[in-house]
Amino acid sequence: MPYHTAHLPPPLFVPRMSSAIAFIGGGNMAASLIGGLIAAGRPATELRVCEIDADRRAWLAQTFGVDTFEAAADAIAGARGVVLAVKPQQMRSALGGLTIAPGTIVVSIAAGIRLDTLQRWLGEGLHYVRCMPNTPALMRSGITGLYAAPTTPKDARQLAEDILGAVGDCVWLEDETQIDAVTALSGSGPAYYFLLTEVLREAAAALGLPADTAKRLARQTFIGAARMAETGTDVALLRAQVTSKGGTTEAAVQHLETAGLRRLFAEALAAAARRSAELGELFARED
Ligand SMILES: NC(=O)C1=CN([C@@H]2O[C@H](COP(=O)(O)OP(=O)(O)OC[C@H]3O[C@@H](n4cnc5c(N)ncnc54)[C@H](OP(=O)(O)O)[C@@H]3O)[C@@H](O)[C@H]2O)C=CC1
Ligand SMILES: O=C(O)[C@@H]1CCC=N1
Repeated sequence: MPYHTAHLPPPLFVPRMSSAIAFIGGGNMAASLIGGLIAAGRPATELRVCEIDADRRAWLAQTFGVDTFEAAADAIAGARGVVLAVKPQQMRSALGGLTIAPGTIVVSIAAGIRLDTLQRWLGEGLHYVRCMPNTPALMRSGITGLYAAPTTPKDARQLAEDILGAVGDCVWLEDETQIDAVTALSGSGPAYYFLLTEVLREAAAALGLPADTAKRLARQTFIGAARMAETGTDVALLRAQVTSKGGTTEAAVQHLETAGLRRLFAEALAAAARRSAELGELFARED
């Protein structure tokens, strides 16, 4: 023992805190997160997945080299973080009878399940973070709204941000109810974009373009426009740059404005946000 430490008692054995992250549910969103975490440098040996479907378990193990489990209790044993990634309607049964060790960080990506409901199902003594990612997470181009109660420790917030940040941007919310609006905008948003692409290609085919040509033009137009928006230039300015006075774009945009496009989207987002809140109420009433 070196002279200057000889007078100190032998160091206490402090078990190294596990850095394992367990996923409950190994579907599309979980696979995006696992892929992102591994690409960000997290060893696959630190990731485990509980997945009900045997074929899917085999695919996850083969694709990512992660350990997979049929029983949630086996997947979460000793894990520092548990990511809840089953469908909201599957959550209650996926968590049924599960005991998660106190101090574990629970990151839920489920739509519509409130933190008070999770706490009622899983108990106190855990650190909860509720997140709403989106499917572009698969391309590491996602964006996630996150919420945690003010008392949630910094390391719990950090772990949630490490997990969701591996697949895109993160935005912290001040109030849990804001998750409903985030779900309506960015959670469901990719579907609006895909729908618009479908609508445009159908409209162009009706104007006489061959279906394949219309498909290609519609898809690439949105990809190119998204790349322009990615520069940070305000989309209203980008739109103005396409819109020549007395030209074709103006004719189309004026029609959309008069026909109530803005109202339609306001109503659509309100419907999605309302559904998110309704799900929250429904699950809050489940035993
Ligand atoms: N898809 C989206 O756009 C977004 C989804 N979310 C949220 O992410 C969560 C996951 O969604 P997503 O990945 O699309 O769903 P998936 O259906 O792709 O993934 C869920 C997986 O969990 C499996 N599973 C079901 N029950 C259990 C169980 N008891 N134990 C272990 N595994 C189980 C499912 O198997 P099986 O298929 O056999 O049931 C499935 O493989 C949802 O809560 C959703 O609200 C959040 C943001 C965006
Ligand atoms: O449609 C849903 O309920 C989920 C949540 C956001 C995107 N998909």
